[in-house]
Amino acid sequence: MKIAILGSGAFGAALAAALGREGPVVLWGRGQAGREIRRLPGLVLPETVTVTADLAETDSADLLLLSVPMQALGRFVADHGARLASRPLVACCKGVDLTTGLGPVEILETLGGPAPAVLTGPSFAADIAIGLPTALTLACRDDMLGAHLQARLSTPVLRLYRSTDVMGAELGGALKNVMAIAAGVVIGAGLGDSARAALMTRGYAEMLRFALARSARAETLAGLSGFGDLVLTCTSSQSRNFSFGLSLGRGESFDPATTVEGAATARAVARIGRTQALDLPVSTAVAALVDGRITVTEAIQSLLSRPLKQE
Ligand SMILES: NC(=O)C1=CN([C@@H]2O[C@H](COP(=O)(O)OP(=O)(O)OC[C@H]3O[C@@H](n4cnc5c(N)ncnc54)[C@H](OP(=O)(O)O)[C@@H]3O)[C@@H](O)[C@H]2O)C=CC1
Ligand SMILES: O=C(CO)COP(=O)(O)O
Repeated sequence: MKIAILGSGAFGAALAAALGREGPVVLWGRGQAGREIRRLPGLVLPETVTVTADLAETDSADLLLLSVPMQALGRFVADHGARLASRPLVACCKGVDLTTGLGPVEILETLGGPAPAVLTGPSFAADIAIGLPTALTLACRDDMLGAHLQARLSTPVLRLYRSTDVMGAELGGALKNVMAIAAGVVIGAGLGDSARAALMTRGYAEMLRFALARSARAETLAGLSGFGDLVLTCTSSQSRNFSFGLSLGRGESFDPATTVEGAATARAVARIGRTQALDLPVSTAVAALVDGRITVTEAIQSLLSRPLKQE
């Protein structure tokens, strides 16, 4: 039985490399020509990985991993839902859909098939691709299916921890990208490591506030998909979200073709925060900054001038 991965960007290809070391995998990408992975140059995929631009070649798989960017997932599911619906689906994207305010699992749930799962947590594609040890969260509301997926997708170096808290796992991965942009701005603007630690800590409090308002569990946010990924993404220049923030903070341009999930997610989260009267100062500042409504100086000022409060 085969696994198919839909989306041959950096993460989809890295997962294909990792899972392909254990068995057959089909990697589908739109416009994918040959075995060269444009978003992960130099990656040599195992021979067990079939690379294709023909979605029909994924029909023989009994498990589908969706690794297209978050803002493309809704359209992708609308276009190809009939082909996907009957098989277990694992979302491998991080974010909140700007149009609907939904997370990846809620979008996949509209297909009405087996309970969809989300695979998320601290993991750079480049690390997974070369087989470095990585630990991730696999969250599925159906724990029996979750246990099956956990066993199926774990490898000797890819350790999956299981959860039924889909909302918590999704939101940890979505919100940490917003905080990573903010952390990048802090460093890019020369505010220093102490300010970044403060931003990460208060950013985590904001992640928790938002997630608890959506019935997530606090311990999920404290795990790999929340705290773990926040630490990774806010402290490494390998992160695209952090690098984007760094450019904003330095007043430099950034390649618009780069996937920066935190930008749209900040907008979506800030909008939800407004309608639900949630206090989300960092997400609101990041949303305003990426929209060009405020400057870096104004964003920093908006956070530093807030009333003093209890921790
Ligand atoms: N890279 C990483 O280290 C990690 C990424 N993730 C998550 O994985 C998800 C995918 O990111 P990643 O692989 O890094 O992104 P990349 O930018 O590397 O690749 C995105 C891929 O998606 C394709 N794509 C874009 N829009 C569509 C569409 N409408 N239909 C089909 N394919 C589409 C792109 O094709 P094209 O090139 O033609 O535009 C490209 O192949 C994100 O949510 C990200 O947060 C999670 C963990 C780690
Ligand atoms: O999600 C990631 C690491 O866990 C990848 O982060 P970036 O999308 O910021 O590169």
